[in-house]
Parts: sequence; C-alpha cells; structure tokens
Amino acid sequence: MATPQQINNLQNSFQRAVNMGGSPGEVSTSPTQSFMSSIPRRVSLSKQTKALKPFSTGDIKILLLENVNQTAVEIFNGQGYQVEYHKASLPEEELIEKIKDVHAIGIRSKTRLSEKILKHAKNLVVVGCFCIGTNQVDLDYAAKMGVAVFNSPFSNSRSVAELVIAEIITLARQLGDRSIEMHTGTWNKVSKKCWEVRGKTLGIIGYGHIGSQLSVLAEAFGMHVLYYDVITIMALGTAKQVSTLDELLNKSDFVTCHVPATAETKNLLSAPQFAAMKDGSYVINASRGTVIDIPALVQAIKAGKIAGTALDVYPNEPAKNGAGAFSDELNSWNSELVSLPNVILTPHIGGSTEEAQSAIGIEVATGLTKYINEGCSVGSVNFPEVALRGLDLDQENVVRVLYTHHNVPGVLKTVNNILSNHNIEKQFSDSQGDIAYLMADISSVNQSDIKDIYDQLNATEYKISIRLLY
Ligand SMILES: NC(=O)C1=CN([C@@H]2O[C@H](COP(=O)(O)OP(=O)(O)OC[C@H]3O[C@@H](n4cnc5c(N)ncnc54)[C@H](O)[C@@H]3O)[C@@H](O)[C@H]2O)C=CC1
Ligand SMILES: O=C(O)CCC(=O)C(=O)O
Repeated sequence: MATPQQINNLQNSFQRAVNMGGSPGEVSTSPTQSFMSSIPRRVSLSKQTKALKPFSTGDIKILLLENVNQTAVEIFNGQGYQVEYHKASLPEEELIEKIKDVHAIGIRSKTRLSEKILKHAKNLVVVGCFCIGTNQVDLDYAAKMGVAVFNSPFSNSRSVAELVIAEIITLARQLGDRSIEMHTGTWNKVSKKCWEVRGKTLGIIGYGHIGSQLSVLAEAFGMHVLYYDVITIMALGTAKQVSTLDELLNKSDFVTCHVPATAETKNLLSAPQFAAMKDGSYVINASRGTVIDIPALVQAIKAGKIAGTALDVYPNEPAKNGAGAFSDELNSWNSELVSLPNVILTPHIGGSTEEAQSAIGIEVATGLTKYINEGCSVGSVNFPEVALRGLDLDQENVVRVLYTHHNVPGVLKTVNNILSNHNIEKQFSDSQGDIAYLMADISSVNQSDIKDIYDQLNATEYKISIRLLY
C-alpha cells in the first residue's frame, strides 16, 4: 500500500504540474531534449520526443560525494535538480542521515553503500558509481529495493593502462628510489639490476577493458604479453592467453592485476603465488586492494624473490586526502612496506586524469538523468535493461508506467489488467534474477486517472517500486 506520504507526494507533484500549467500534454523545454543533442545515446531517437514531467525537477535531490567531476554537477544543475556536493566521502552516521531523503547518490570507489546504509534510503531511485568498480555497493540489495545502479565501464581504462606502463618502467629502472635519494641530496648513479623492458614478459591477470588496453601499449614497447582470464578472450596483437595462473606466474617478468574485487579474487596473489613467480620479478596492482595479500608480498620482497612492486589500491583506504592519512592505523603493514626498496605507492589514482574524470562525469550523470526522467535502465549494472522510444511531441493524455516487481508468474497479467482500461501504446519488460522491470506507455489517461492507476499498481502483491511519468 502507498503510505499517506507517498500519496501526498504524488498529489503534490500532480497538483504542481497543473498549477504550473504543466499539464501532462505540455511540451516544456525539456532537460531530456536539451540533453539529447549533446550526448551519445544508446537508444536512438529519430525525432524530437515529448518531455516527460513526473515531478518538478527542483524536487529531485542528488547527493554527490568524493569530488565527482564538475561535468556531472553541470548536467544535474541543468536539469534543475538540487545538488549537494562533498569533496570527500562521509562518515557512516552522516551518510545514513543524508541518504534518508535523497533520490540519487553519486559516489566513487570509497563510499560503501551496504544494506545497513541503503535500508535508510526511503526515496532513493538510483545510484551512480562515478568509476568502473561497483564492489562498494550491495548491488543485490539495491535491486531488491528497486534502486538501479549505474557506473562508467571504460572511461578511465586508458588512464589506468598508461599508469601501469609508467610503473613497469619505473620499477625496472628503480626510479622511485633514485628520486627519493636525490630529494635527500644523495647521488647514486647505478645500473645494477636496472633493466630495459624491451623483450621482457608482461603477465596480465584479467584481460578486460584495462588488461587488453595495457597489452597493446606493452607490445609497443617490445614486451611479450601473456594473459590469464577466467573466460576465453581474443588476444590483441601477439599476446597469448595461458590456461593457468601458475603458467603466467612462472613465465612473467612483470605481473599485473586487472580483475574485479570478488570472493574469487581475494588474495589471488599470496605466498604460494609469489613463490611460483620468477626470481627478481615485479608485482603491480591497480585493481582492488583485496586482490593482493600485502603481508605476503612484503615477505617476498624481503626474501629477494620479488624485486619491486607498484600498488595503487589497498584493503583500507583513507576517506579523504591529507598528511598522515596512510598509516599503520589504517593498514597494520604500512611501516614495513614503505621501508622496502623499489616500492611505488600511489593513492588510488589509476583513473584520476582530467580526461577520464570528465568523461565519467558526463557518462554517469547522463545515465542517472535518463533513468530519473525517462525510466531508461540501459547501462545499469544490477537491473534488467529496459528502454522505450520517446513519446511523440503532440501526444496527450499519456502516462509512462515504470513498475519494478519480483519476477514471479502472473504479475504482468495483474498489471496489464489494471492498464488495459486505457490504451497500451507500447511496453517492454525484462528480468534479471528475482527482479523484473516493466516500462509501458499508456494513452487515453485523464489526469484524474493517474492517482487511481498508481493506487491500483501500488496494491499489487509483488510490486517493488512504481513511478509514473507524464
Ligand atoms: N586503480 C584505479 O583507479 C582503477 C581500478 N579499477 C579496477 O580494475 C578492475 C578491472 O577493470 P576492467 O578491466 O575495466 O574490468 P573488466 O570487467 O573489463 O575486466 C576484468 C576481467 O577480469 C576477468 N576476471 C574476473 N575474475 C577473474 C579471476 N578470478 N581470474 C582471472 N580473471 C578474472 C574477467 O573475466 C574480465 O575479463 C575493476 O574491477 C576495478 O576494480 C578500474 C578503474 C580504475
Ligand atoms: O576514481 C576513483 O575513485 C575510483 C577509480 C576506480 O577504482 C574504478 O573506476 O573502479
């Protein structure tokens, strides 16, 4: 059942539309339309379409954390949404307070949106991860709440691949140590155990967007490339896929990880894997901090087995920038690691370039806006992907129904029974696991019918969430 507050909200937005002359048939200067000219669209529209106006966009509250790029802020401001912006992530208690009444939240890799936090989000419609990784969000729980989650699957891939190339040469030439020495006045002109990368073997674990991009760059430097992945993937250039992780470890001079954080990739490289590597080889990790067992890596470096490492990600990362943030308090092995030779440490900046952040800002903000304004879930990582073409500019008395429900038999029959009092212009439904999502445009709907449709849909047994756009 709809709560009195929900019904009230619906009535208010409906009333506002009427009061503002914003009848369902009105064609306004639509955020959606102004958007369409400037962004790549996955659902192509051959002509201008009607702006859907489910709400006063000024009512939409967006919380942006972790210094999300200004390109996103501009897009949301352009929609008239209310944007609250924070440069850092928020402490848990504060996040719980803030998330209670926002419709959308934008985060990067630091903010954890666990069930504990998400269950306080009473109005949340959508989450934007302004990055590639989505392991920081409880995706299943979000879907069960009817909250779609979007990310940017490859806008920062090139930036990460370039960082890793820089790290390969930096490790091979011990540049980090030479630079630190010079900063403290020490001239140490040595060539011992400094190498060219030409002719060496790079072992890439995870040959997805980043791993494959890196493969191409490494070959341009004259490196041989091997890769290991849980799926069979076409090799680029002359790279070769190997069938076991051990084979990759045995044969590579540099081993670099580009896998997601999952239960299977936790401590993917630990003591036995370091033991299997070539003597004097190097380890790079710019994926997630859980993928490498850092205490075991420390031991392997101390034993002289591993000649150096470059790490961009850590099991625990500070919530914000600042001196003293990266310490033993955060990760107990910290002092030991920083005291070792040829260790390059960066503060999770693999994707932190102007190009990547700007592109991510546009891509994710666009996805969120299309979901909020039109219901289009294409590109979501936890939701069935559904889109409908827009409504004709001159179409009147039309309502778009967005109905998320549990994926059980009989639901569509019930829903279409309700909708069939009107004309169903078009509809599309898809499911993913337990969650299904229906979009339908129905015409011959008078303003007085809207609340009735909402109430009837709201009373259906397997409903998760409903939105009506008109
Ligand atoms: N340091 C940074 O700033 C950044 C870090 N990342 C991290 O890098 C990771 C990889 O990114 P993409 O290449 O875009 O992901 P992707 O999804 O395109 O590729 C990941 C690959 O890993 C493979 N894989 C999964 N489990 C595996 C396992 N157990 N063993 C071997 N292969 C496995 C997959 O089959 C896939 O081919 C992301 O999940 C993210 O956590 C991404 C961007 C920036
Ligand atoms: O830029 C960030 O905050 C996170 C980058 C990252 O790790 C990702 O895209 O998965």
